[in-house]
Amino acid sequence: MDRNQAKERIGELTEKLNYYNYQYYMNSVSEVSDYEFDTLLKELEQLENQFPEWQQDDSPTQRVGGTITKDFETVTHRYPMLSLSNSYDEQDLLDFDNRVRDAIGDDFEYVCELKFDGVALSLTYENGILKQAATRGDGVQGDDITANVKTVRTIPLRLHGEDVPELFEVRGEGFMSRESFNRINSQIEAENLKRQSAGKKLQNLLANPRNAASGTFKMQDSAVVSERKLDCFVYSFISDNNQVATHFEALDKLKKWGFNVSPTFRSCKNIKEVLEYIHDWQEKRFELPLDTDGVVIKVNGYNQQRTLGNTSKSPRWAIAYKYKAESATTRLNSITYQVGRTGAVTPVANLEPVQLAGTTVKRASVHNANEIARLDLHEHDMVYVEKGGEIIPKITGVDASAREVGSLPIEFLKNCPACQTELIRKEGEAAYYCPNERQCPPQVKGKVEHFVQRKAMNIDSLGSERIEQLLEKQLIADATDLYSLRKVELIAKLDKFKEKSADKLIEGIEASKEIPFSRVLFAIGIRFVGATVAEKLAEHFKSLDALSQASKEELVNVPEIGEKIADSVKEFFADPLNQGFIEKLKATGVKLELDESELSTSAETGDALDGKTFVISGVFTQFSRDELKAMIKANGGKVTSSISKKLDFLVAGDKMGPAKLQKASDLGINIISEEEFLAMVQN
Ligand SMILES: NC(=O)c1ccc[n+]([C@@H]2O[C@H](COP(=O)([O-])OP(=O)(O)OC[C@H]3O[C@@H](n4cnc5c(N)ncnc54)[C@H](O)[C@@H]3O)[C@@H](O)[C@H]2O)c1
Ligand SMILES: [Zn+2]
Repeated sequence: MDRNQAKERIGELTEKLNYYNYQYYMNSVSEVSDYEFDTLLKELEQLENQFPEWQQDDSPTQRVGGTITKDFETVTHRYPMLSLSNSYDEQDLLDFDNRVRDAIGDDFEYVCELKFDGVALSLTYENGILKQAATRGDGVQGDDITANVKTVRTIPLRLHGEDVPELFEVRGEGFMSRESFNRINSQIEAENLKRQSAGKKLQNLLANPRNAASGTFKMQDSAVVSERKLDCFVYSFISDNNQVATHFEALDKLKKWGFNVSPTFRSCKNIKEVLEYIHDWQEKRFELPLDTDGVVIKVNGYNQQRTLGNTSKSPRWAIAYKYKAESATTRLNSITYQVGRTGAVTPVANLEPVQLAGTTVKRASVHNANEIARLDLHEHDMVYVEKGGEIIPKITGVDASAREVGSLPIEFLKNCPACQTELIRKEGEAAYYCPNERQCPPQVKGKVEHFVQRKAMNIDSLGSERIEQLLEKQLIADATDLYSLRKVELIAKLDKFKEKSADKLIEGIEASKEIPFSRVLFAIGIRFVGATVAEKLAEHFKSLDALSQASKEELVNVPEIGEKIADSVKEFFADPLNQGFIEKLKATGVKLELDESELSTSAETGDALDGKTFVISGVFTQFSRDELKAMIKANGGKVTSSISKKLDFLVAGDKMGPAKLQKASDLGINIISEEEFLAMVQN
């Protein structure tokens, strides 16, 4: 790799890893497996060693990955909370041992502990009483989550014993046991069954115990935290007085004072014994009630630890050995394709069932057509599946040597599996789409769901299941048909649909005729016309007829409306199928022009943001950036593009640049999510 390539790769890796860190620590979401994350980090580390001139200021190799949030009071740690250097390779442990030996000689011991997979907690005790509990945050500052931590039954609020120091800190791993995790998920599943039959929105299952623990510790409602029965293993003691000399002794004392210390630690005379410990726990760890992902190896003596010291990111007296995520080999039986509500087609691999990390795996994700090509997947290939951090398993490779003679490469579908229309690929996007928006069943259903949602026509008794039934039984072909539904027909044709539900539905549909034009326009579902853009368009053109006649020029002349939206609006009204839909819509009696009253009482205008300045960055789920900007202005706020001390709020979406984020957090600017922003303008 030459210098230029290195520069580019370093930039790319830095950005990517900072983004994964943000998702992991801020949102408790793993977008890649830990193994993948660690491999990328290692690659960056090596490149930075080779080309130190390209190392970036915000390099994830130089700092602890987490951040503080604005949801809690910020506390500054008395002693910084560091990360651990880690490795999946035993050779690195031997190298670590040599480095330690070079620095402090041969006269020392190690203590081995399991590496519990949860979140680091810092607990401060004063006069034997728990005073404060904080997250690691960025290592220097963390979130004060004392109220939530107090719900953990194994964390003592008051200590017992003779020799409890006046002031000290303990560190431990807050975690969710697999039992609690499974129990909560079963509850969600049961609740979802009920919701499904009531046609309500389903709740997501927890992804894995680690992310569930991390998310739960940062909840605002301690009562919910308490119900989730979190737990904690304590693994370190820090104090200014010198009454304890070794880590081993400290663990012993902590246990006596009433802390929950996992009995799995062991002192080891040398690195050989360390390796034995690692091998002993390789399989046995799955019998523990919580997830563990490796072993932490620490030099025992506190004086020796002090001599070895720390780097900016991690102590030199400890290292984590990580067990590699489990992988398995199995046969690919087939690829099936799913069509989403926007028409995007995603492939799913159906596998010969295989045991992986304690569960049976039958399906794996393959993202998109590029991924199929990259893996060079052939029919009936033997594939490697990996389940890192318990995310949906994915195919990481193919054993080409086991390929059957004559097996053909998998080719991505040419036609939509739902409606047979030829698929298209939009410029610059990896996904294939079915363009048959008005007739492709999953897309038709998606459009009805969009139409009835709260922000649109608010026909709230109509859930996903019910819509599917209405379509299946051919009671409706699109959203406009809702307005000619008849009660007798509903009761006769729908499963378990009683008089009361039918009344409620018809009432809801009737009531939607009073929904103002701007929301009807949003409900129609023109691409890029979100709620606020719809409002702008409604305000300007005042009726659907006028809007449908508007030229591109007239459209882009409306404040906040750009070319992309203008093109999309033009395209929509030019399509004969859409014209047919609009004709039917006109017959329903919904409002297709502005009421006088609507002009003055537009829902999202006001002075809630009076004089405040905002930067909008990243990708958002409910509104586009332009829509958010329009909302800010409509509520008396200002939008700027650069982050400075004068800024009041940064509204952070997905995929925003980590450098920007860091800068904002360094300047102490309020970083808020889309939801938090919406809450500000909707009150
Ligand atoms: N999948 C992702 O998207 C993603 C993103 C960011 C980080 N990560 C994972 O997180 C790791 C980085 O996290 P990190 O900085 O917290 O480092 P780390 O988790 O590898 O090591 C430090 C942490 O280990 C924990 N720990 C558990 N048992 C311990 C014990 N017995 N003694 C001491 N500490 C113990 C503590 O919480 C401590 O803060 C990465 O290596 C990666 O595996 C994953
Ligand atoms: Zn289709």
